[in-house]
Amino acid sequence: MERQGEEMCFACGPKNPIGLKLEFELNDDIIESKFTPEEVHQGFDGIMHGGLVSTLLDEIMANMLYLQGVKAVTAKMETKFRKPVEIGQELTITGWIEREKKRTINTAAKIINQEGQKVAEAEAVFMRIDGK
Ligand SMILES: CCCCCCCCCC(=O)SCCNC(=O)CCNC(=O)[C@H](O)C(C)(C)COP(=O)(O)OP(=O)(O)OC[C@H]1O[C@@H](n2cnc3c(N)ncnc32)[C@H](O)[C@@H]1OP(=O)(O)O
Repeated sequence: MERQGEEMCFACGPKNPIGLKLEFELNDDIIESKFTPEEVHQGFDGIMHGGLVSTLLDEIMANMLYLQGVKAVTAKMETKFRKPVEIGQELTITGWIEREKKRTINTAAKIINQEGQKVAEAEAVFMRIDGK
């Protein structure tokens, strides 16, 4: 099978037919994306699946580093699910860097719903895989 690399990323790949197709806006050190969950993204009726909520948070932090040319993978991540994420409501996902060490980068992210409520947040440790 022909490999299509980044274009097949489940969260951001434009060619992944079942992907979330996220797009990003990076301004200085803050990254933002918008996503509206549909019925296919639900777990309990009318509520977005928590694993996919975590995916949004993981991806925003990963892409913030990727778009700045940092090669790193998620090594550890903690998600707090603050409120049920309703299907059909546009979400604003934001990510930023908390601190950096030689090998690790601590990041954070949050998701705000249409009513301005924080529905989920995460903290993560990314580890550089570029040998720096
Ligand atoms: C288009 C593309 C756009 C971007 C797409 C992004 C996709 C979304 C982002 C992801 O989800 S990435 C996929 C999920 N993550 C992974 O698959 C990572 C899997 N894990 C690894 O590859 C390795 O475990 C890792 C590179 C993280 C570390 O392996 P190493 O062999 O370099 O670590 P090593 O065992 O030598 O440990 C070095 C230090 O790091 C620490 N460490 C290792 N793994 C850790 C871990 N997981 N969490 C915290 N600390 C960790 C370890 O304790 C040790 O600390 P000390 O030096 O103090 O002893």
